[in-house]
Amino acid sequence: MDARAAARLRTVLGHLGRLEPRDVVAHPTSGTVSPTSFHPQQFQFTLDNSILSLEQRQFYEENGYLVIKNLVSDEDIQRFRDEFGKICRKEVKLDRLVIMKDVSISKLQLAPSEKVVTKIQDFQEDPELFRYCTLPQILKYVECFTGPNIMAMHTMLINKPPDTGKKTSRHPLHQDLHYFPCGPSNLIVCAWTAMEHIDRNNGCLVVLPGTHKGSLKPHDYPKWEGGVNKMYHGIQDYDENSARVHLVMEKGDTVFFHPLLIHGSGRNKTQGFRKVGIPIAAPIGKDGCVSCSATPYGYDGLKPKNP
Ligand SMILES: CCCCCC(=O)SCCNC(=O)CCNC(=O)[C@H](O)C(C)(C)COP(=O)(O)OP(=O)(O)OC[C@H]1O[C@@H](n2cnc3c(N)ncnc32)[C@H](O)[C@@H]1OP(=O)(O)O
Ligand SMILES: Nc1ncnc2c1ncn2[C@@H]1O[C@H](COP(=O)(O)OP(=O)(O)OP(=O)(O)O)[C@@H](O)[C@H]1O
Ligand SMILES: O=C(O)CCC(=O)C(=O)O
Ligand SMILES: [Fe+2]
Ligand SMILES: [Mg+2]
Repeated sequence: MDARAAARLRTVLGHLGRLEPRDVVAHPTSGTVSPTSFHPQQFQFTLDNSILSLEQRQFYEENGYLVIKNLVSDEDIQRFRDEFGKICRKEVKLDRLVIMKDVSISKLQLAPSEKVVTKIQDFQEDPELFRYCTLPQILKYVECFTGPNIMAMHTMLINKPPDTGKKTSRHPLHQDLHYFPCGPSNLIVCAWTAMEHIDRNNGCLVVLPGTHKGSLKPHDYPKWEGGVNKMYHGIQDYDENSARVHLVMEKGDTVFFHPLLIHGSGRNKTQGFRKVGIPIAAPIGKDGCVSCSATPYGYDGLKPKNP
């Protein structure tokens, strides 16, 4: 692991359970406000622009997520898959990339292949994969939450492996804001693109609608038997009776969600490796993230800054 990845892990561990969200809900005036699409109602979690319909805005405001169907083409997804394969086989090497293996196989000496890599993080130095963060159709929606000056503060490609029977392929219920001391949270959004059909069999995203209106909860390792992956923290005291929604997605569908939305994913009961691509985006200020002094999360501005 490189120094930057180590610093990030230290930051996360240092903040474990102590982080409070900085919910400064001062929305900048941003985007083009077209008279025909202006929604004169008070919105807290979406910005005024002409992209989202009133129904879409109201859905995100209420639930904290929004699924947009068929946003990324099969051709682009194939290119991302091919590049991911090269990284796994070590045909492409990236200095800052974090490579994660499932805890159930992490101590086995296995030949490099897609079957041993559970996730890559921080792929922003790979031009082919970073293209995902720059796709106009992704940025178009990201801008509805972040405003026009956008940066990717984190990038991931998850390759959820077939569960070995120990349930280690689960991702416990968590809030992404736990992983970065950053805000204002309402201007941050995660984009999660299904790279194939995903349902409960291969471990779809599970969300607790409306939880983005709450605060950042204490996270810690789940008390599960059989093994828990390093850094896969979960919320300890969520309401077990709260409604969980399993998001069934087709290849190319993308869900945008708020960093306080409680979400996770179940185990992969198939023999395939379930793939998704994720950038987490925030507005970019003059020196990086608008309010986060810890700039290691900040990468290139994805769009030219407004003067
Ligand atoms: C930001 C949005 C939300 C994000 C939400 C998330 O993604 S949550 C997850 C966030 N994840 C991260 O930040 C990345 C976490 N992963 C990593 O940093 C890394 O993959 C790693 C530290 C686990 C391993 O990196 P290394 O390059 O050091 O790999 P190495 O193979 O030498 O392993 C070092 C030691 O860690 C163990 N190890 C490896 N993978 C492991 C795993 N999944 N769970 C537990 N332990 C693991 C190994 O057995 C070994 O133990 P011994 O020392 O006993 O031999
Ligand atoms: N008993 C539990 N306690 C805490 N978290 C759970 C529990 N069961 C599931 N989860 C979490 O809820 C999310 C979704 O779980 P889900 O029930 O969809 O999958 P699963 O339990 O792995 O598989 P299955 O589809 O067989 O129920 C995951 O984040 C999982 O880690
Ligand atoms: O796709 C998944 O398994 C969930 C990933 C996730 O929520 C995360 O990495 O923060
Ligand atoms: Fe997450
Ligand atoms: Mg279950």
